[in-house]
Amino acid sequence: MAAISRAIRSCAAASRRSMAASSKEVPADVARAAAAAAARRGRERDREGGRRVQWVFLGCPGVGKGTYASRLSRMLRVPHIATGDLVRDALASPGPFSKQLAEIVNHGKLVSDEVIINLLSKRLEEGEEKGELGFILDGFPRTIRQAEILEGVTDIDLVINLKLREEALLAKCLGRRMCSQCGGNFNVASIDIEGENGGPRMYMPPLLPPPQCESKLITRPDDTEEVVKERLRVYHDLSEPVEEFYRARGKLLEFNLPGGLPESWPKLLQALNLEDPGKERSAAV
Ligand SMILES: Nc1ncnc2c1ncn2[C@@H]1O[C@H](COP(=O)(O)OP(=O)(O)O)[C@@H](O)[C@H]1O
Repeated sequence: MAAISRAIRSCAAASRRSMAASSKEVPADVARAAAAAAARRGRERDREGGRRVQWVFLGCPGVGKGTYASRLSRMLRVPHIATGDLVRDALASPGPFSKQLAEIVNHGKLVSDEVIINLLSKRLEEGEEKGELGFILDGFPRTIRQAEILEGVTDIDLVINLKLREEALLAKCLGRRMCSQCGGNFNVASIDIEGENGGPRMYMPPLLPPPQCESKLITRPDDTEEVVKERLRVYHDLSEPVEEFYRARGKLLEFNLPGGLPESWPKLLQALNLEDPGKERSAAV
């Protein structure tokens, strides 16, 4: 992974000079089949003792990337690397850099590709020193340029694109809470919305904290209504094209979340052809 982190840095510099995305149209069923085959190859490599999976999670703010990515990372024994967490760690360290970052993040904008690539390369280097293998990336890539840089330096097996109805996304972001002591993520929103075009109702129960965390819950400063709306707009403008980038390469697995965690987790495992370890079911992430 040190090679990947070095390559990401040098590719980022090269891509400032040339940025030509070539994307061909691929029919949806072909893309789905290719993505399923890519997922299978990744798992087979793991079983054969080869390198571990290198997966990416895409999806709008509030869709639950962090929840599903962290559960899968524990199952597949690979690190869950969330660039949002790297940004929040950088924000927590005092100094002018964190002040500049806060200005951007707390207004719902993306930080520059250079900043995010530096943070990610550093995280990959640290992982390499600890002997980490494989990864599940969450929150990266978020622009076509980031996707091209990543594609240029490593082989991503699979990109899981989580989808949820728009009206649930805002409520999910506004209900998000974190325990300031243990770092656990919870959600106090209870979502119950009418089915679309005669479809089933969508119910997402809250993911409540255990009693010892209840008095220590905090809300992210960028989870206010105004900022979440801006983040959703930025996602549609800058990150949605990344879905097409991977669809065209046969790596995108679309997954429509049917409801909350208890309902969606087994179905996601089924879509990935993974065994349900059962014990994960009830634990809040
Ligand atoms: N790949 C990235 N490129 C640019 N900015 C990023 C990236 N990843 C995270 N950020 C910054 O960190 C913030 C929080 O990210 P994240 O926790 O992934 O939020 P979300 O809940 O919107 O998916 C983003 O709004 C953005 O400012």
